Amino acid sequence: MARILIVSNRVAPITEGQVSTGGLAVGVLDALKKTGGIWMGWNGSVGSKSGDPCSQDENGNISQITWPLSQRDYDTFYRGFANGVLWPAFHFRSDLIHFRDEDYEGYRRVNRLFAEQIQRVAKPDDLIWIHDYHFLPLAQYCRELGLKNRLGLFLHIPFPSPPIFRTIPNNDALARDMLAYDLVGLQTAGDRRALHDYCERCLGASSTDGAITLDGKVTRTGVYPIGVCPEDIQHLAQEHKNSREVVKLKSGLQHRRLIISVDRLDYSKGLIERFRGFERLLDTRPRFRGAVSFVQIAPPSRTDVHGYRSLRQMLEQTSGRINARWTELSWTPIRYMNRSFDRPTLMSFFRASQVGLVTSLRDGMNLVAKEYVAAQSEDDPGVLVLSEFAGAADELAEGALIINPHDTSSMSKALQAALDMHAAERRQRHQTMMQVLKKNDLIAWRERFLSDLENPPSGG
Ligand SMILES: O=P(O)(O)OC[C@H]1O[C@H](O[C@H]2O[C@H](CO)[C@@H](O)[C@H](O)[C@H]2O)[C@H](O)[C@@H](O)[C@@H]1O
Ligand SMILES: O=c1ccn([C@@H]2O[C@H](COP(=O)(O)OP(=O)(O)O)[C@@H](O)[C@H]2O)c(=O)[nH]1
Repeated sequence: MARILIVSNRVAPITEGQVSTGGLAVGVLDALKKTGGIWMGWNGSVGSKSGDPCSQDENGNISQITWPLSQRDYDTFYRGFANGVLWPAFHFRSDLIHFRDEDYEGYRRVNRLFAEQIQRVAKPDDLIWIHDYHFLPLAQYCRELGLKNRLGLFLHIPFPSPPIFRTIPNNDALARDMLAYDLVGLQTAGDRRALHDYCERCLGASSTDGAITLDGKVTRTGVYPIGVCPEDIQHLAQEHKNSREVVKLKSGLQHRRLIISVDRLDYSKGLIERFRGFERLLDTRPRFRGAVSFVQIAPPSRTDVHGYRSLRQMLEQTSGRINARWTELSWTPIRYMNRSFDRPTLMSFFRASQVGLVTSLRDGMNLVAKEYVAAQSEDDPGVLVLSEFAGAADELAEGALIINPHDTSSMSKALQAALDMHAAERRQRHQTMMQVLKKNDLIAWRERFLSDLENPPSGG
Protein backbone atom coordinates (compact mmCIF):
# COMPACT_ATOMS: atom_id res chain seq x y z
CA MET A 1 0.00 0.00 0.00
CA ALA A 2 1.03 3.61 -0.62
CA ARG A 3 2.44 5.78 2.17
CA ILE A 4 -0.26 7.22 4.41
CA LEU A 5 -0.30 10.88 5.28
CA ILE A 6 -2.80 11.76 7.97
CA VAL A 7 -3.90 15.32 8.67
CA SER A 8 -5.98 16.35 11.66
CA ASN A 9 -6.25 19.38 13.87
CA ARG A 10 -5.68 17.45 17.09
CA VAL A 11 -2.63 15.19 17.05
CA ALA A 12 -2.27 12.69 19.90
CA PRO A 13 0.79 12.87 22.12
CA ILE A 14 2.82 9.78 21.27
CA THR A 15 4.85 9.93 24.44
CA GLU A 16 3.97 7.12 26.87
CA GLY A 17 1.76 8.15 29.76
CA GLN A 18 0.38 11.37 28.27
CA VAL A 19 -3.39 11.56 28.33
CA SER A 20 -5.36 12.33 25.21
CA THR A 21 -9.05 12.80 25.81
CA GLY A 22 -10.62 13.06 22.38
CA GLY A 23 -11.76 10.08 20.35
CA LEU A 24 -10.20 11.28 17.11
CA ALA A 25 -6.69 11.39 18.58
CA VAL A 26 -7.15 8.05 20.38
CA GLY A 27 -8.56 6.32 17.29
CA VAL A 28 -6.13 7.70 14.73
CA LEU A 29 -3.11 6.91 16.92
CA ASP A 30 -4.19 3.28 17.36
CA ALA A 31 -4.99 2.96 13.66
CA LEU A 32 -1.66 4.43 12.58
CA LYS A 33 0.41 2.36 15.03
CA LYS A 34 -0.22 -0.75 12.94
CA THR A 35 0.74 0.62 9.51
CA GLY A 36 2.99 3.55 10.31
CA GLY A 37 2.89 6.78 8.38
CA ILE A 38 3.04 10.53 8.74
CA TRP A 39 0.65 12.47 10.96
CA MET A 40 0.47 16.23 10.53
CA GLY A 41 -1.41 18.86 12.49
CA TRP A 42 -1.56 21.45 15.24
CA ASN A 43 0.76 20.88 18.19
CA GLY A 44 -1.83 22.26 20.63
CA SER A 45 0.13 25.41 21.43
CA VAL A 46 -0.48 29.04 20.57
CA GLY A 47 2.62 30.78 19.20
CA SER A 48 3.53 33.98 17.45
CA LYS A 49 3.12 32.60 13.93
CA SER A 50 0.98 29.74 12.58
CA GLY A 51 3.02 26.89 11.09
CA ASP A 52 6.29 28.00 12.63
CA PRO A 53 8.29 26.40 14.17
CA CYS A 54 7.35 23.14 12.53
CA SER A 55 8.76 20.17 14.41
CA GLN A 56 9.14 16.53 13.49
CA ASP A 57 9.06 13.72 16.08
CA GLU A 58 9.70 10.09 15.30
CA ASN A 59 8.13 7.36 17.37
CA GLY A 60 8.51 3.85 15.96
CA ASN A 61 6.90 3.84 12.57
CA ILE A 62 4.98 7.09 13.11
CA SER A 63 6.43 10.42 12.16
CA GLN A 64 4.58 13.44 13.56
CA ILE A 65 4.91 16.86 12.00
CA THR A 66 3.27 19.55 14.09
CA TRP A 67 3.21 23.31 14.42
CA PRO A 68 1.60 26.03 16.54
CA LEU A 69 -1.31 28.29 15.64
CA SER A 70 -1.05 32.03 16.11
CA GLN A 71 -3.40 33.60 18.66
CA ARG A 72 -5.45 35.07 15.82
CA ASP A 73 -5.77 31.73 14.02
CA TYR A 74 -6.56 29.89 17.23
CA ASP A 75 -9.29 32.42 18.03
CA THR A 76 -10.85 32.51 14.59
CA PHE A 77 -10.25 29.04 13.13
CA TYR A 78 -10.42 26.74 16.17
CA ARG A 79 -12.41 28.63 18.76
CA GLY A 80 -14.47 30.78 16.40
CA PHE A 81 -15.59 28.95 13.28
CA ALA A 82 -14.75 25.27 13.92
CA ASN A 83 -16.05 25.12 17.48
CA GLY A 84 -18.33 28.15 17.62
CA VAL A 85 -20.22 27.48 14.36
CA LEU A 86 -19.57 24.06 12.83
CA TRP A 87 -19.51 22.04 16.06
CA PRO A 88 -22.84 23.34 17.39
CA ALA A 89 -24.56 23.13 14.00
CA PHE A 90 -23.30 19.61 13.28
CA HIS A 91 -24.58 18.61 16.73
CA PHE A 92 -28.01 20.09 15.95
CA ARG A 93 -27.49 23.14 18.20
CA SER A 94 -27.87 26.01 15.73
CA ASP A 95 -29.04 28.09 18.70
CA LEU A 96 -25.43 28.09 19.93
CA ILE A 97 -23.91 29.33 16.64
CA HIS A 98 -21.78 32.47 17.08
CA PHE A 99 -20.81 33.60 13.60
CA ARG A 100 -18.33 36.36 12.78
CA ASP A 101 -16.91 37.11 9.32
CA GLU A 102 -13.37 37.19 10.69
CA ASP A 103 -13.78 33.67 12.09
CA TYR A 104 -14.82 32.35 8.70
CA GLU A 105 -11.86 34.11 7.07
CA GLY A 106 -9.58 32.62 9.72
CA TYR A 107 -11.02 29.15 9.05
CA ARG A 108 -10.24 29.49 5.36
CA ARG A 109 -6.79 30.99 6.06
CA VAL A 110 -5.80 28.07 8.28
CA ASN A 111 -7.11 25.56 5.74
CA ARG A 112 -4.86 27.23 3.13
CA LEU A 113 -1.93 27.04 5.52
CA PHE A 114 -2.54 23.33 6.11
CA ALA A 115 -2.63 22.78 2.33
CA GLU A 116 0.79 24.44 2.03
CA GLN A 117 2.18 22.27 4.82
CA ILE A 118 0.84 19.16 3.08
CA GLN A 119 2.38 20.28 -0.21
CA ARG A 120 5.81 20.49 1.46
CA VAL A 121 5.66 16.90 2.70
CA ALA A 122 3.50 14.91 0.30
CA LYS A 123 5.02 12.60 -2.29
CA PRO A 124 3.05 11.96 -5.50
CA ASP A 125 1.76 8.51 -4.46
CA ASP A 126 0.84 9.31 -0.86
CA LEU A 127 -2.71 8.62 0.22
CA ILE A 128 -3.83 11.73 2.06
CA TRP A 129 -6.39 11.07 4.77
CA ILE A 130 -7.82 14.23 6.32
CA HIS A 131 -9.93 14.21 9.48
CA ASP A 132 -12.93 16.14 10.61
CA TYR A 133 -14.93 19.34 10.40
CA HIS A 134 -11.90 21.58 10.83
CA PHE A 135 -10.98 20.82 7.22
CA LEU A 136 -14.09 20.84 5.04
CA PRO A 137 -12.40 23.01 2.32
CA LEU A 138 -8.86 21.60 2.63
CA ALA A 139 -9.03 19.38 -0.46
CA GLN A 140 -10.05 22.36 -2.57
CA TYR A 141 -6.95 24.29 -1.43
CA CYS A 142 -4.74 21.24 -2.09
CA ARG A 143 -6.08 21.04 -5.62
CA GLU A 144 -5.48 24.76 -6.13
CA LEU A 145 -1.83 24.14 -5.18
CA GLY A 146 -1.66 21.43 -7.83
CA LEU A 147 -1.68 18.34 -5.62
CA LYS A 148 -2.91 15.32 -7.55
CA ASN A 149 -2.94 12.80 -4.70
CA ARG A 150 -6.02 10.86 -3.66
CA LEU A 151 -7.65 12.94 -0.92
CA GLY A 152 -10.11 11.52 1.60
CA LEU A 153 -12.05 13.18 4.41
CA PHE A 154 -13.44 11.31 7.39
CA LEU A 155 -16.02 13.23 9.37
CA HIS A 156 -15.95 12.13 13.02
CA ILE A 157 -19.06 14.07 14.00
CA PRO A 158 -22.66 13.72 12.76
CA PHE A 159 -23.77 15.37 9.52
CA PRO A 160 -26.90 17.42 10.26
CA SER A 161 -30.11 17.33 8.27
CA PRO A 162 -30.32 19.89 5.40
CA PRO A 163 -32.39 22.55 7.24
CA ILE A 164 -29.83 22.56 10.03
CA PHE A 165 -26.82 22.55 7.71
CA ARG A 166 -28.37 25.56 6.01
CA THR A 167 -28.18 27.56 9.26
CA ILE A 168 -24.39 27.68 8.79
CA PRO A 169 -23.40 30.89 7.02
CA ASN A 170 -21.67 30.04 3.69
CA ASN A 171 -23.01 26.48 3.86
CA ASP A 172 -23.17 26.16 0.07
CA ALA A 173 -19.52 27.19 -0.42
CA LEU A 174 -18.42 24.79 2.31
CA ALA A 175 -20.37 21.88 0.86
CA ARG A 176 -19.13 22.57 -2.68
CA ASP A 177 -15.54 22.61 -1.41
CA MET A 178 -16.16 19.36 0.45
CA LEU A 179 -16.94 17.77 -2.88
CA ALA A 180 -13.32 18.41 -3.95
CA TYR A 181 -12.41 15.31 -1.91
CA ASP A 182 -12.25 11.99 -3.74
CA LEU A 183 -13.88 10.20 -0.83
CA VAL A 184 -15.94 11.47 2.09
CA GLY A 185 -16.44 8.99 4.94
CA LEU A 186 -19.14 9.26 7.59
CA GLN A 187 -19.84 7.43 10.82
CA THR A 188 -23.38 6.25 10.10
CA ALA A 189 -25.78 5.65 7.22
CA GLY A 190 -27.96 8.49 8.59
CA ASP A 191 -25.05 10.95 8.35
CA ARG A 192 -24.38 9.91 4.78
CA ARG A 193 -28.04 10.24 3.87
CA ALA A 194 -28.09 13.78 5.31
CA LEU A 195 -25.04 14.80 3.26
CA HIS A 196 -26.57 13.39 0.07
CA ASP A 197 -29.91 15.07 0.81
CA TYR A 198 -28.26 18.45 1.28
CA CYS A 199 -26.17 18.16 -1.90
CA GLU A 200 -29.19 17.09 -3.94
CA ARG A 201 -31.68 19.58 -2.55
CA CYS A 202 -29.50 22.64 -2.02
CA LEU A 203 -26.68 22.30 -4.56
CA GLY A 204 -28.61 20.52 -7.29
CA ALA A 205 -26.13 17.62 -7.29
CA SER A 206 -27.15 14.18 -8.43
CA SER A 207 -26.50 11.30 -6.12
CA THR A 208 -26.51 7.52 -5.97
CA ASP A 209 -25.95 5.33 -2.90
CA GLY A 210 -22.20 5.68 -3.05
CA ALA A 211 -21.44 8.94 -4.84
CA ILE A 212 -22.41 12.57 -5.31
CA THR A 213 -21.91 14.23 -8.70
CA LEU A 214 -21.74 18.00 -9.10
CA ASP A 215 -20.61 19.79 -12.29
CA GLY A 216 -19.19 16.52 -13.62
CA LYS A 217 -17.01 15.86 -10.56
CA VAL A 218 -17.76 12.61 -8.72
CA THR A 219 -17.19 12.37 -4.98
CA ARG A 220 -17.48 8.95 -3.48
CA THR A 221 -19.11 8.62 -0.06
CA GLY A 222 -19.05 5.74 2.40
CA VAL A 223 -20.05 4.69 5.90
CA TYR A 224 -17.08 3.75 8.10
CA PRO A 225 -18.03 3.53 11.79
CA ILE A 226 -14.84 4.06 13.77
CA GLY A 227 -14.02 1.10 16.01
CA VAL A 228 -11.72 0.14 18.86
CA CYS A 229 -9.17 -2.65 19.33
CA PRO A 230 -11.24 -4.90 21.66
CA GLU A 231 -8.43 -7.33 22.46
CA ASP A 232 -6.03 -4.54 23.45
CA ILE A 233 -8.70 -3.00 25.68
CA GLN A 234 -9.56 -6.34 27.30
CA HIS A 235 -5.91 -6.82 28.01
CA LEU A 236 -5.45 -3.30 29.47
CA ALA A 237 -8.54 -3.61 31.68
CA GLN A 238 -7.50 -7.04 32.96
CA GLU A 239 -3.89 -6.05 33.52
CA HIS A 240 -4.78 -2.95 35.55
CA LYS A 241 -7.72 -4.37 37.48
CA ASN A 242 -5.80 -4.16 40.78
CA SER A 243 -4.00 -0.90 40.06
CA ARG A 244 -3.64 1.76 42.76
CA GLU A 245 -6.43 3.85 41.21
CA VAL A 246 -8.85 0.90 41.08
CA VAL A 247 -8.11 0.04 44.69
CA LYS A 248 -8.85 3.67 45.63
CA LEU A 249 -12.08 3.62 43.62
CA LYS A 250 -13.24 0.40 45.24
CA SER A 251 -12.38 1.48 48.74
CA GLY A 252 -14.45 4.65 48.17
CA LEU A 253 -17.37 2.57 46.94
CA GLN A 254 -17.39 0.22 49.95
CA HIS A 255 -18.97 -2.59 47.90
CA ARG A 256 -21.68 -0.37 46.48
CA ARG A 257 -22.68 -0.82 42.85
CA LEU A 258 -21.15 1.57 40.36
CA ILE A 259 -22.58 3.45 37.39
CA ILE A 260 -19.83 5.15 35.39
CA SER A 261 -19.72 7.81 32.65
CA VAL A 262 -16.72 9.37 30.91
CA ASP A 263 -16.97 12.33 28.54
CA ARG A 264 -15.27 15.52 27.58
CA LEU A 265 -17.26 18.28 29.24
CA ASP A 266 -19.35 19.07 26.16
CA TYR A 267 -22.99 20.09 25.70
CA SER A 268 -23.40 17.35 23.09
CA LYS A 269 -22.90 14.63 25.70
CA GLY A 270 -26.16 15.12 27.64
CA LEU A 271 -24.55 15.42 31.06
CA ILE A 272 -27.33 17.44 32.69
CA GLU A 273 -29.96 15.01 31.35
CA ARG A 274 -27.89 12.16 32.75
CA PHE A 275 -27.62 13.67 36.22
CA ARG A 276 -31.39 14.09 36.17
CA GLY A 277 -31.88 10.49 35.08
CA PHE A 278 -29.79 9.28 38.01
CA GLU A 279 -31.68 11.57 40.36
CA ARG A 280 -34.98 10.10 39.10
CA LEU A 281 -33.65 6.63 39.92
CA LEU A 282 -33.01 7.69 43.52
CA ASP A 283 -36.31 9.52 43.69
CA THR A 284 -38.50 6.72 42.45
CA ARG A 285 -36.64 3.61 43.62
CA PRO A 286 -35.64 4.05 47.27
CA ARG A 287 -33.79 0.73 47.43
CA PHE A 288 -30.98 2.25 45.37
CA ARG A 289 -30.36 5.07 47.85
CA GLY A 290 -27.10 4.37 49.62
CA ALA A 291 -26.64 1.30 47.41
CA VAL A 292 -25.42 2.78 44.10
CA SER A 293 -22.81 5.41 43.32
CA PHE A 294 -22.49 7.31 40.09
CA VAL A 295 -18.99 8.35 38.99
CA GLN A 296 -18.83 11.01 36.28
CA ILE A 297 -15.39 11.69 34.82
CA ALA A 298 -15.59 14.88 32.74
CA PRO A 299 -12.30 16.51 31.74
CA PRO A 300 -12.85 20.15 30.76
CA SER A 301 -12.81 20.78 27.04
CA ARG A 302 -12.70 23.97 24.90
CA THR A 303 -13.05 26.06 28.04
CA ASP A 304 -12.75 29.32 26.11
CA VAL A 305 -15.50 28.50 23.59
CA HIS A 306 -18.97 29.98 24.02
CA GLY A 307 -21.34 27.62 25.83
CA TYR A 308 -18.77 25.46 27.61
CA ARG A 309 -18.20 27.62 30.69
CA SER A 310 -21.91 27.98 31.41
CA LEU A 311 -22.37 24.24 30.97
CA ARG A 312 -19.70 23.63 33.58
CA GLN A 313 -21.47 25.94 36.02
CA MET A 314 -24.80 24.21 35.41
CA LEU A 315 -23.25 20.81 36.02
CA GLU A 316 -21.69 21.96 39.26
CA GLN A 317 -25.05 23.31 40.38
CA THR A 318 -26.97 20.21 39.34
CA SER A 319 -24.58 17.68 40.87
CA GLY A 320 -24.29 19.87 44.00
CA ARG A 321 -28.05 20.04 44.33
CA ILE A 322 -28.53 16.30 43.88
CA ASN A 323 -25.75 15.48 46.31
CA ALA A 324 -27.05 17.96 48.89
CA ARG A 325 -30.45 16.31 48.62
CA TRP A 326 -29.38 12.68 48.93
CA THR A 327 -25.93 12.43 50.51
CA GLU A 328 -25.72 10.45 53.76
CA LEU A 329 -22.88 10.42 56.29
CA SER A 330 -21.44 7.34 54.63
CA TRP A 331 -22.53 7.80 50.99
CA THR A 332 -22.21 10.42 48.27
CA PRO A 333 -24.46 9.64 45.27
CA ILE A 334 -22.55 11.51 42.53
CA ARG A 335 -18.79 11.75 42.32
CA TYR A 336 -18.23 14.35 39.68
CA MET A 337 -14.62 14.84 38.60
CA ASN A 338 -13.29 17.48 36.19
CA ARG A 339 -10.09 15.64 35.43
CA SER A 340 -8.79 13.13 32.93
CA PHE A 341 -7.40 9.66 33.49
CA ASP A 342 -5.08 7.64 31.30
CA ARG A 343 -6.61 4.87 29.21
CA PRO A 344 -5.41 1.86 31.24
CA THR A 345 -6.98 3.39 34.34
CA LEU A 346 -10.23 4.21 32.55
CA MET A 347 -10.50 0.70 31.12
CA SER A 348 -9.99 -0.83 34.55
CA PHE A 349 -12.64 1.52 36.02
CA PHE A 350 -15.04 0.32 33.30
CA ARG A 351 -14.36 -3.27 34.28
CA ALA A 352 -14.96 -2.51 37.94
CA SER A 353 -18.40 -1.01 37.26
CA GLN A 354 -21.86 -2.54 36.81
CA VAL A 355 -23.28 0.02 34.38
CA GLY A 356 -21.75 2.25 31.68
CA LEU A 357 -24.00 5.23 30.97
CA VAL A 358 -23.79 7.18 27.68
CA THR A 359 -26.48 9.83 27.14
CA SER A 360 -25.23 11.90 24.18
CA LEU A 361 -27.79 14.26 22.65
CA ARG A 362 -25.79 13.89 19.42
CA ASP A 363 -22.47 12.13 18.97
CA GLY A 364 -20.55 11.06 15.89
CA MET A 365 -19.68 7.70 17.42
CA ASN A 366 -18.80 7.77 21.14
CA LEU A 367 -15.79 5.54 21.52
CA VAL A 368 -16.33 5.38 25.27
CA ALA A 369 -19.42 3.21 24.65
CA LYS A 370 -17.35 0.72 22.67
CA GLU A 371 -14.47 0.81 25.14
CA TYR A 372 -16.88 0.17 27.99
CA VAL A 373 -18.09 -3.05 26.36
CA ALA A 374 -14.60 -4.21 25.39
CA ALA A 375 -13.28 -3.69 28.93
CA GLN A 376 -15.83 -6.02 30.61
CA SER A 377 -15.08 -9.46 31.95
CA GLU A 378 -16.80 -12.17 29.90
CA ASP A 379 -18.15 -13.97 32.97
CA ASP A 380 -19.56 -11.01 34.85
CA PRO A 381 -19.98 -8.13 32.41
CA GLY A 382 -21.50 -4.73 33.15
CA VAL A 383 -24.42 -3.37 31.12
CA LEU A 384 -24.20 -0.51 28.61
CA VAL A 385 -27.04 2.04 28.73
CA LEU A 386 -26.71 3.96 25.48
CA SER A 387 -28.35 6.97 23.88
CA GLU A 388 -30.05 6.33 20.57
CA PHE A 389 -28.39 9.56 19.35
CA ALA A 390 -24.80 8.31 19.59
CA GLY A 391 -23.40 6.80 16.38
CA ALA A 392 -22.48 3.72 18.43
CA ALA A 393 -26.20 2.90 18.83
CA ASP A 394 -26.38 1.86 15.17
CA GLU A 395 -24.07 -1.06 15.92
CA LEU A 396 -24.81 -1.83 19.57
CA ALA A 397 -28.62 -1.62 19.66
CA GLU A 398 -29.03 -5.37 20.18
CA GLY A 399 -26.82 -5.63 23.23
CA ALA A 400 -27.15 -2.25 24.94
CA LEU A 401 -30.20 -0.80 26.69
CA ILE A 402 -31.10 2.00 24.30
CA ILE A 403 -32.54 5.20 25.74
CA ASN A 404 -33.73 8.62 24.68
CA PRO A 405 -31.72 10.99 26.92
CA HIS A 406 -34.54 13.55 26.90
CA ASP A 407 -36.82 11.00 28.59
CA THR A 408 -35.71 11.07 32.22
CA SER A 409 -38.09 8.41 33.42
CA SER A 410 -37.15 5.89 30.73
CA MET A 411 -33.50 6.57 31.55
CA SER A 412 -34.09 5.74 35.19
CA LYS A 413 -36.04 2.60 34.20
CA ALA A 414 -33.13 1.50 32.03
CA LEU A 415 -30.72 2.10 34.90
CA GLN A 416 -32.88 -0.04 37.15
CA ALA A 417 -33.09 -2.77 34.53
CA ALA A 418 -29.30 -2.67 34.10
CA LEU A 419 -28.63 -2.86 37.84
CA ASP A 420 -31.12 -5.74 38.26
CA MET A 421 -30.15 -7.71 35.16
CA HIS A 422 -29.26 -11.38 35.69
CA ALA A 423 -25.83 -12.63 34.73
CA ALA A 424 -27.11 -14.82 31.88
CA GLU A 425 -28.73 -11.89 30.10
CA ARG A 426 -25.72 -9.66 30.74
CA ARG A 427 -23.42 -12.29 29.24
CA GLN A 428 -25.67 -12.75 26.23
CA ARG A 429 -25.83 -8.99 25.55
CA HIS A 430 -22.10 -8.60 26.06
CA GLN A 431 -21.31 -11.43 23.65
CA THR A 432 -23.58 -9.91 21.00
CA MET A 433 -21.82 -6.56 21.28
CA MET A 434 -18.34 -8.08 21.34
CA GLN A 435 -19.03 -9.85 18.06
CA VAL A 436 -19.82 -6.49 16.47
CA LEU A 437 -16.81 -4.78 18.02
CA LYS A 438 -14.48 -7.49 16.76
CA LYS A 439 -15.94 -7.41 13.26
CA ASN A 440 -15.94 -3.59 12.98
CA ASP A 441 -12.71 -2.96 14.82
CA LEU A 442 -10.31 -0.09 14.32
CA ILE A 443 -8.26 -2.01 11.79
CA ALA A 444 -11.37 -2.69 9.68
CA TRP A 445 -12.21 1.03 9.85
CA ARG A 446 -8.77 2.04 8.63
CA GLU A 447 -8.53 -0.64 5.97
CA ARG A 448 -11.96 -0.09 4.50
CA PHE A 449 -11.46 3.66 4.28
CA LEU A 450 -7.96 3.50 2.83
CA SER A 451 -8.81 0.75 0.38
CA ASP A 452 -11.79 2.78 -0.91
CA LEU A 453 -9.57 5.85 -1.13
CA GLU A 454 -6.83 4.00 -2.97
CA ASN A 455 -9.07 2.04 -5.33
CA PRO A 456 -11.79 4.16 -6.87
CA PRO A 457 -14.57 2.14 -8.48
CA SER A 458 -14.08 1.74 -12.23
CA GLY A 459 -15.18 4.95 -13.88
CA GLY A 460 -14.77 6.86 -10.59
O1 LIG B 1 -9.69 18.40 19.74
P1 LIG B 1 -10.70 18.90 20.74
O2 LIG B 1 -11.35 20.17 20.32
O3 LIG B 1 -10.11 18.95 22.13
O4 LIG B 1 -11.88 17.82 20.83
C1 LIG B 1 -11.66 16.42 20.92
C2 LIG B 1 -12.22 15.67 19.72
O5 LIG B 1 -13.66 15.67 19.81
C3 LIG B 1 -14.39 15.12 18.72
O6 LIG B 1 -14.34 13.69 18.67
C4 LIG B 1 -15.14 12.93 17.75
O7 LIG B 1 -14.43 11.82 17.30
C5 LIG B 1 -14.67 10.57 17.95
C6 LIG B 1 -13.89 9.48 17.20
O8 LIG B 1 -14.37 9.30 15.90
C7 LIG B 1 -16.15 10.24 17.98
O9 LIG B 1 -16.36 9.00 18.67
C8 LIG B 1 -16.89 11.35 18.70
O10 LIG B 1 -18.29 11.08 18.65
C9 LIG B 1 -16.59 12.71 18.07
O11 LIG B 1 -17.14 13.71 18.92
C10 LIG B 1 -13.92 15.77 17.43
O12 LIG B 1 -14.62 15.24 16.33
C11 LIG B 1 -12.43 15.70 17.24
O13 LIG B 1 -12.03 16.40 16.07
C12 LIG B 1 -11.75 16.34 18.44
O14 LIG B 1 -10.33 16.18 18.33
O1 LIG C 1 -10.08 11.10 31.05
C1 LIG C 1 -10.22 10.66 29.89
C2 LIG C 1 -11.44 10.82 29.17
C3 LIG C 1 -11.54 10.26 27.91
N1 LIG C 1 -10.47 9.59 27.37
C4 LIG C 1 -10.60 8.99 26.03
O2 LIG C 1 -11.06 9.96 25.09
C5 LIG C 1 -11.85 9.33 24.09
C6 LIG C 1 -13.19 10.04 23.93
O3 LIG C 1 -13.74 9.67 22.71
P1 LIG C 1 -15.29 9.70 22.39
O4 LIG C 1 -15.43 9.19 21.02
O5 LIG C 1 -16.07 8.97 23.42
O6 LIG C 1 -15.73 11.24 22.48
P2 LIG C 1 -15.05 12.60 21.96
O7 LIG C 1 -14.39 13.20 23.16
O8 LIG C 1 -14.10 12.27 20.90
O9 LIG C 1 -16.20 13.44 21.51
C7 LIG C 1 -12.01 7.87 24.50
O10 LIG C 1 -11.11 7.07 23.78
C8 LIG C 1 -11.66 7.89 25.98
O11 LIG C 1 -11.13 6.68 26.48
C9 LIG C 1 -9.28 9.45 28.05
O12 LIG C 1 -8.34 8.84 27.55
N2 LIG C 1 -9.19 9.98 29.31
